[in-house]
Amino acid sequence: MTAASRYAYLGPEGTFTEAALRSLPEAATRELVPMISVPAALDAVRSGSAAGALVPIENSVEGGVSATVDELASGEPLMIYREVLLPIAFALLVRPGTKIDDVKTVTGHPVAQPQVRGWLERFLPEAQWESAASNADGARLVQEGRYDAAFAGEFAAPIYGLEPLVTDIHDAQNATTRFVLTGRPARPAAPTGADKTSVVLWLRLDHPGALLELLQEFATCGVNLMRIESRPTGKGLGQYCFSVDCEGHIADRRVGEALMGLKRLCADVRFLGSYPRADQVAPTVRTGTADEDFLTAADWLTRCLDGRLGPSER
Ligand SMILES: O=C(O)C(=O)Cc1ccccc1
Repeated sequence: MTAASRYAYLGPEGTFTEAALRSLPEAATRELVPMISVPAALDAVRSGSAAGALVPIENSVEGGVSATVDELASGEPLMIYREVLLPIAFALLVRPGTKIDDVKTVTGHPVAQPQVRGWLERFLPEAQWESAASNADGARLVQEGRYDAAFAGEFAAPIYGLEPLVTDIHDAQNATTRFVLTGRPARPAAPTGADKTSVVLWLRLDHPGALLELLQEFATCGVNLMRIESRPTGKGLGQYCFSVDCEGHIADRRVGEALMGLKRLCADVRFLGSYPRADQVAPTVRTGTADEDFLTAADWLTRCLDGRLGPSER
């Protein structure tokens, strides 16, 4: 297979990320390549050895997956083309024969820990937690004998010769993780009517109200925010950027206008893409912020400038 038909993902085999990737119809015709970390998966796309990479970006319990949010904000630009939502329930995987009383050390991805913390406190209060590169990597480490148990998808058990000691572990009901399919920058897919746009914004933090001005651009244009997170840029204390998802497509006038406003105000803006919403929910467009409203207003301005206003408009 060629690089063009290859999709990288956060591996190794048996991660939730792989399950999310396999839920995409186009994955059936691709070579799926497991990578050891989120940066490695994204770098496979940057270097051209893969056409796309699926990585976790947001979790309903823990919030943003920092490795992904930060990687997309820095380095050679990438764009998001699809999102996938996956309900998450963990199984406690052990080597065959292990009993719950034998479990002294447990592992899993750092994002898994807050999702099972309550369960651990209740059933394994003495167990020591250490983080793994992914949930499936934790399972691999249990197979190697490095830990007694791993929190992972039940489907990872046969891959690593383990058995699920407990299944359906999740502190929060409806815990969901969001994954994004990234690729090299290109034209975004056409609007579907139920889209999301992602950007990273670097504010000029040299005056009061900078964050308010940012929010005002979205509010004035009638654009609903779906996620906003501040992340350190790594350049010094107090230096932050904002990772933002909003409803709508960059081709929707209200979103385009809001982004143009932000481009004027911010020190820098990185467009991460406009792509179909996995939940297919269409936004509610507030009165005065539909495409026709922006077009009518632009036409009115042109006619003002040209002295072509009709008698009823003066
Ligand atoms: O895909 C995995 O298995 C991961 O390790 C990332 C992750 C972590 C927690 C919930 C969902 C995905």
